Amino acid sequence: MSPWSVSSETGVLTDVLVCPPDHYRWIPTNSIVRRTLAGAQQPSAMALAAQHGELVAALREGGARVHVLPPEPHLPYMAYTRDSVVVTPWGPVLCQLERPQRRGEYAALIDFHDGCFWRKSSAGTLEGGDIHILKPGVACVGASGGRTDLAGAEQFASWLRAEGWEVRIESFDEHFLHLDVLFCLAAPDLAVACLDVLDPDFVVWLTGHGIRCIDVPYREAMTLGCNIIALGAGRVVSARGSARLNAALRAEGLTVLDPELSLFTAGGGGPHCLTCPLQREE
Ligand SMILES: NC(=O)NCCC[C@H](N)C(=O)O
Repeated sequence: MSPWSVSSETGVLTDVLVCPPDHYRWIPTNSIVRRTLAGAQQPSAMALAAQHGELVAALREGGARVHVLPPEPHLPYMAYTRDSVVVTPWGPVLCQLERPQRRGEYAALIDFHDGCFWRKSSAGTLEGGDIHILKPGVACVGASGGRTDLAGAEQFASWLRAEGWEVRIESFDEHFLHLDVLFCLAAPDLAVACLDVLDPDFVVWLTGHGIRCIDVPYREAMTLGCNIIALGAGRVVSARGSARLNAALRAEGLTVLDPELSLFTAGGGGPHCLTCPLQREE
């Protein structure tokens, strides 16, 4: 049996999985990184390691034990540990990544989890960046068709629904890559969300679940403003580049740890994408 279980996006984070960016480089897999590649040279290994080190320091400062996945040379995006496995209250679910350049990431995750998965995605495609285990009993899954498709989202939703959970499947344009580019929770009753883009019905649904939103404009969402990770107990990790949002989060009374992550946000992933929560206390 797996030792890991996560029942919300906002319980106190005690264990988290990261992967050092030793082989990280930008490859043209999404609209954000394609824009980056048009105007910049590849980042240096030293600069990447320094930024990732700031993220790990913030997670440790927040009290989380940081587990490290060994990076593989042929998998440049392994650093985005959010996408290949999502941990549920019943244990880890192995996802089915859509991009050929990322599919091999499953192998190291099978080793890390000793083959102990609650479920394994086998219909369509499913990526962890589209999955939000909002709170015990309620989840939502983004299905843009670009990364997670309807078949993958429906299969995952069916497993949770069989346990009595409410699961909303949310469609959005694949330009935005993952749902966590448009929406993440900061606290049990507070989200950061790109209201320019999200379906108003989704926001109404969140309100019905007692969650209100801090608005993140389109331009800030495309620099991964929404892509924060809650550490629980009123603390969040949000990239230093999101200065306006970080001030808004602090004005809400939250403690914001803000590592510099510009080289990773330019690749299409911020603190939420770079972390896979293994255990949270409810
Ligand atoms: N959850 C996420 O939004 N993950 C970011 C993945 C970025 C990576 N460059 C990719 O295109 O797959």
